[in-house]
Formats: sequence, structure tokens, C-alpha cells
Amino acid sequence: MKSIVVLISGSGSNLQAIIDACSSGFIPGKVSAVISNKANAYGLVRANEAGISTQVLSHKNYASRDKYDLALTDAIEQHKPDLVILAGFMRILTPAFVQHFNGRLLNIHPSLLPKYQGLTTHQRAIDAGDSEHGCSVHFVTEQLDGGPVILQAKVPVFADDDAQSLAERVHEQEHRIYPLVVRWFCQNRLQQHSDQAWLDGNLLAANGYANDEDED
Ligand SMILES: Nc1nc2c(c(=O)[nH]1)N[C@@H](CN(C=O)c1ccc(C(=O)N[C@@H](CCC(=O)O)C(=O)O)cc1)CN2
Ligand SMILES: NCC(=O)N[C@@H]1O[C@H](COP(=O)([O-])[O-])[C@@H](O)[C@H]1O
Repeated sequence: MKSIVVLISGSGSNLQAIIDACSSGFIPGKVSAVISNKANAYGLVRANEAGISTQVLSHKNYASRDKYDLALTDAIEQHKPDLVILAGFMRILTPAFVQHFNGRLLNIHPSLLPKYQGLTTHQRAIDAGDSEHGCSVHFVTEQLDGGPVILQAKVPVFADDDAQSLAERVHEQEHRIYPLVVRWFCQNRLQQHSDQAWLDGNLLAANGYANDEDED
């Protein structure tokens, strides 16, 4: 049973999808802890309702990003995780942190990377007049949202979309692809196949929506 630590900053709907997927057995793992940098993150409520250990580690209490990330590393390692996933965690992580968790650190990003790295992705897609948008699960590296992409899902952009309506459509796909990738990691498929060729092949297989045959 793999141990997963989830980092959040907000609502935690992706956290909820992971919790539910672990509860159903779709993910052969368990969420050992949820850590938030924001005390008011609703994801903490979700974790508490699921009986999962929670911790708030506010970045405001640390003099530097490096000091915060050191404290965050220690807090995470208390739970001896096989996997650390960012689920709406809104802090840029230092190279030391990323190196420490290299190969077992994932993020879900609300765009079809490499398009729209960073923030405000939905509005940028609308402003650009894109006909499609989506989300990406990727390994976290020092380059912000630049790590190897593992799986993507696409959604249409409608003429009357605003950032909220588009975000809701993207969320639906996020809640499909993140549990699927975490399942693959817990099945030791990502560790065996983290080479770019497998990732590229997987991307082709995932063109459009997540690979349904893996969702049974
Ligand atoms: N080293 C890395 N750190 C992080 C990555 C990454 O790929 N490499 N992914 C991000 C997640 N993310 C988008 O998916 C993201 C999160 C936060 C920010 C950002 O600008 N944060 C600001 C604070 C913003 C706020 O508090 O609202 C900051 O850290 O100063 C950009 C992209 C997670 N980290
Ligand atoms: N740059 C990071 C980023 O924007 N991540 C995005 O934050 C949202 C968190 O929602 P949630 O708290 O309901 O899971 C998700 O849409 C995720 O893709």
C-alpha cells in the first residue's frame, strides 16, 4: 500500500478525487497526510472528514523560501511517503526541495502544457481565442510547470465561456486524469517507464481524454 502526501492551498477537489479513488481501491495507496500553506483551505475540511492527518505550514512564518521548503520537507518526510502530489498547491518550490523528492513529485496543471505555464491559465486561453484547453499531470522539476508531462486531457472552449465555466469543465477532467496517473505510480508503472519515449507514447494514447480502458 503506497503512502501519498498531498499538498494543497485551496478547495481540494483534486484531493477529494484522490481520497475517493483510494477509498474505492482504484488507487492501491492511501493518503497519509494533507499539508496546506493556507489555514483556510477547504481541502483541510475534506481531509479531516476523511480521517486523514492534516497540517498547516504557512509560508508567512518563514524568512525565506528556502527555510520554508526545508520545514515543508521535514513535515512531509514524517509520513515516509512513496509519492508527494501537488493538488492546487500555490507555491513555487525551490531546487533543493524538488531534488529531494525527485521522481516522486507530481503536479496537476490547468492547461495543455507547454501552453500557459504559471497562473491564470483559463483566462489566457479565452483571451487567446483557443478552441480547446485542458489539463496536464507532470513530474515537478525546477522549471516551473516544465517537467515531463505524463497525461493530458482536452476540453472544448465555448464562445460564452468565462474563466469559471472553463475551469469547471477542466476540473472534471482533472478528477479523471490525476487519479489515473497516481494509480499508475502506485502500480510502479511510472517508475519503470518514466523515460520520455514511454511518456510520449502515453501522450499519444491519451490524446483527447484519459485512456478509458485504464479506468475500469
Ligand atoms: N519548482 C516548481 N514548483 C512548482 C511547480 C513546478 O512545476 N516546479 N508547479 C507549481 C504549481 N503551479 C502551477 O501548476 C504554480 C503554483 C504557484 C505559482 C506562483 O506563482 N506562486 C506564487 C504565489 C502565488 C500565490 O500565493 O497565490 C509564489 O510561489 O510566489 C505558479 C505556478 C507548484 N510549484
Ligand atoms: N498552477 C497551479 C494550479 O493552478 N493548479 C490548479 O489549481 C486548482 C486546484 O483546485 P482544487 O483545490 O479544487 O483541487 C486545479 O484546477 C489545479 O489544476
